[in-house]
Amino acid sequence: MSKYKLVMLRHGEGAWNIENRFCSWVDQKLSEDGLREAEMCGKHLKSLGFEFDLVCTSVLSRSIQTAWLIMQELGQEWVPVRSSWRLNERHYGALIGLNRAELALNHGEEQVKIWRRSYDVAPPPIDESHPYYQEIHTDRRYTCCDIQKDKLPKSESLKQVLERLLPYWNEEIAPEIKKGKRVLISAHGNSTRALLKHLEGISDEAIINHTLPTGVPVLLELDENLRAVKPHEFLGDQQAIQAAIKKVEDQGKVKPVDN
Ligand SMILES: O=C(OP(=O)(O)O)[C@H](O)COP(=O)(O)O
Repeated sequence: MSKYKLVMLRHGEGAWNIENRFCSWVDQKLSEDGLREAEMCGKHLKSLGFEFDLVCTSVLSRSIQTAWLIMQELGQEWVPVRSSWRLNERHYGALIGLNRAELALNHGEEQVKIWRRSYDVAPPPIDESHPYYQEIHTDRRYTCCDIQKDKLPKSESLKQVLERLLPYWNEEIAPEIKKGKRVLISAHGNSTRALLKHLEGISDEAIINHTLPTGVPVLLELDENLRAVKPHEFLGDQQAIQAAIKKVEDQGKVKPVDN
């Protein structure tokens, strides 16, 4: 029986979503469309009467900006916001900054799909010669984490994302939900996939077929043990949502040559 509702989402579109580059731990802001997506998301949640008591975000600006815009539209700016690196996007390692369509051309679409959507394959790790290594790994926000900076990931599979996310879910979010707090999680494509996998019991094989669009709220109904009682529901225009999912999936395909 459904006892609790949880709303999660992947932030609105960021600049590198448009350029089709792996953004991951690079701290890109929302694009103009991304700002609008977050506002629309807030308006939609308001029209459905949602109220929240706690907002959780990653430490990346695009997830925090999205949460603010939603809470502003809801008129609930006063609600506490907690941010943790454990909700960050998956660390895409050496692939960070690379264009997906170019990678598909060089390595094949199947390999790109495995890197993007498989459960236990991690991309090659980032090293100090990578153009975004310094920007990410010397950033002050990662000196305030609950693990030492040199223990932070240098690349992650979805499985590893779930392993670093679960302690935060179990210790910081789940107890609040069980106290009756209504929680909004503003996160990323792959950190949200990892949590959905856990809560819905999606198999290691089936998770490859789950992709999240930007700026669309995902509703989960949970039982007293915080297990999903039914599959998650995307809130909004279902046709538009399916088109947005296909657009994200197609980012990993070779771009047709313009004639
Ligand atoms: O930064 C990213 O995700 P985000 O836009 O959800 O933060 C990743 O680059 C998403 O890439 P993917 O859709 O190939 O997994």
